[in-house]
Amino acid sequence: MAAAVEIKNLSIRNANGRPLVHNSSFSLESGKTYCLLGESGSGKTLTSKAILGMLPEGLQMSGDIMLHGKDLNRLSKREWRKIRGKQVGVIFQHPEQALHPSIPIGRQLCDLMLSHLPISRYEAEKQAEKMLSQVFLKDTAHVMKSYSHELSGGMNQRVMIAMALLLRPEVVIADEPTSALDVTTQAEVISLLHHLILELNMSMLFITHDILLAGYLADTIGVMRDGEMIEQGSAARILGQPEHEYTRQLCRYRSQRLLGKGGASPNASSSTAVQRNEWKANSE
Ligand SMILES: Nc1ncnc2c1ncn2[C@@H]1O[C@H](COP(=O)(O)OP(=O)(O)OP(=O)(O)O)[C@@H](O)[C@H]1O
Repeated sequence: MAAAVEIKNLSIRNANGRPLVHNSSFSLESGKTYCLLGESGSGKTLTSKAILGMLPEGLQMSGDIMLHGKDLNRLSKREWRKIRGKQVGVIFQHPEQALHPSIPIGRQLCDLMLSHLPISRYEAEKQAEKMLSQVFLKDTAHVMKSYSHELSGGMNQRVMIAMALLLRPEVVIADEPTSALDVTTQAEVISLLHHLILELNMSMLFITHDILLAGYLADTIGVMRDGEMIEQGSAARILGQPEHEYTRQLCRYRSQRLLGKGGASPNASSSTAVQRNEWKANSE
């Protein structure tokens, strides 16, 4: 069976020809989670934007991007719009990247459904509200009528997850979706996302600078640095037998955090609550 997403020799250059992502190849297998792990500026977001057909103007891309064996390189803008939302759901870091500030949440969810599915607005409203309850939002009727700025950070992140999963896409791309949240809310949202992805049997590309999050979520981890994929493999292998010195450094940091010794992160992050959950899971 073809991989959910397959990237072959992806390179992205800026207008001066400087490589921002260099010859990166990886596969996201169906029903699995692949974490792209790397420090700021390593090329993770550009990689995800390339997969979504949303690279900023002025950047040059080469290589192949396949979605279930379909070559995405040759798609028109119109074809891309059909794929985003329906086949690939996206969860961004900040609500303002996905949610319109002056349209109520319920209408945004309904409009997304109506632009892809032949259903009535009444049916779309019912399904949207059901999805909001699936992400454990309380008082869904109230959330449907609310604007994004009236909700907390954690609630907005749940709404974005609802929006990304609404059309049951085969693939979800989540780019640092919780790094703007406090650690407790982060743990709740990550565990919700993990649970839904498994329950709905989706494939997820999760982008993070946080090795604790990658260890918690990933089946496979790809480590990026300065635009290069320096190492990739099963999460167990990467975390247990890292080959590259940079990955070893990240793993030492992870061990210190799991043992509660703190220590400076090579790429500064503090997922204490998620780490506590992971530790709990490991010790059960
Ligand atoms: N539109 C652009 N034009 C030129 N260079 C860019 C553009 N967007 C990103 N870059 C550069 O490409 C490199 C990779 O950026 P990218 O956003 O993919 O990194 P990242 O790993 O996602 O980091 P972060 O976690 O900080 O977002 C960086 O050096 C960045 O400055």
